[in-house]
Amino acid sequence: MSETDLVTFGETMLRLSPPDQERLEDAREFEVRAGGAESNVAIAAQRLGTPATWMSKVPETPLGRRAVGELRQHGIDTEVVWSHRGRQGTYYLERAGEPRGTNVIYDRENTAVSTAKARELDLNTIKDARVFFTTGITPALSSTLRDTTASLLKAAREGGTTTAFDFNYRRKLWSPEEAEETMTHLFPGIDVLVIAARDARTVLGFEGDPRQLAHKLGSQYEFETVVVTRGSEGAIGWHDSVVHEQPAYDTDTVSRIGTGDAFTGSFIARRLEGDDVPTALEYAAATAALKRTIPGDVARVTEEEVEAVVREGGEELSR
Ligand SMILES: O=C(O)C(=O)C[C@H](O)[C@H](O)CO
Repeated sequence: MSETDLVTFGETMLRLSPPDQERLEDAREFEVRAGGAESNVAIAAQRLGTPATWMSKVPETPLGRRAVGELRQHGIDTEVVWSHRGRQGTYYLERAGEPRGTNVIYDRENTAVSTAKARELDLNTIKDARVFFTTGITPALSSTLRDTTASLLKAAREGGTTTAFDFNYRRKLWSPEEAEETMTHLFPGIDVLVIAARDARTVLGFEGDPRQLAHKLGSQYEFETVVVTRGSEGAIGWHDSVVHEQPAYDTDTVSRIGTGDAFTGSFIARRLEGDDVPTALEYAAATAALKRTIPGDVARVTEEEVEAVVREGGEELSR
């Protein structure tokens, strides 16, 4: 009997950001938080009632323990291979309005996670879960992780675990051509694909409006479900050859980082609860809107808050 419904695998970095909109060059302080797409998704799902486990390989150092400790504080289980070699990844986030724009600088070379092999991980955790999730960031990190991603998706399939994958193209990690080649090889092992309309166009070369993108992806690759995200314009879900449109909820944005992960974690949690695709999309959009009001990578939301946004469109004043 599985104790976890959702297992995610990937890198979580320490995120260092100067206060307000200060420049990295002369900042005297950094706020430190943990952030990574796959752990962000696990936390969002857990907040919505889905027991979730994040798997990774982490250096046995104060920085590694700091990252894992923070994830545990969010209530998810962590299943970590502790390593005496390799670094803890970090990223620097310099926040700014236009025209400077927010900038992310990665420092994630030679990390412990980039050496993680499937045989080091407990594949039964994945096989016993109901959903296994990772993103396109993981295979972008090393050739070892390319193989590991494929092996974990295979193990999930063998165990009858649904596989979910966020395409999450990161141009600072690899080229569109490399990403296309790797990801399309992974596609046959994926049941539920989440992809930004922008990535479907620029990396995969698909054309058309988001409804057409969802339909083309779904039928060309035999996914069970495809969700095409469109940022502030909402999302499109494709399932059983039917397309569902979900607008975004209005939000006063404090931080966009992690919005997509909040959306995906919530979508997975609601599907596991038995919701149909249109209902799960509504909850996902509500969770994403709430995340945008919260600093940091993580959607520290409650089920009640998400319900209220779905019910009231977020207009309600709580008193
Ligand atoms: O960009 C990445 O690799 C990250 O995982 C950092 C952030 O947590 C992620 O982008 C948020 O979705």
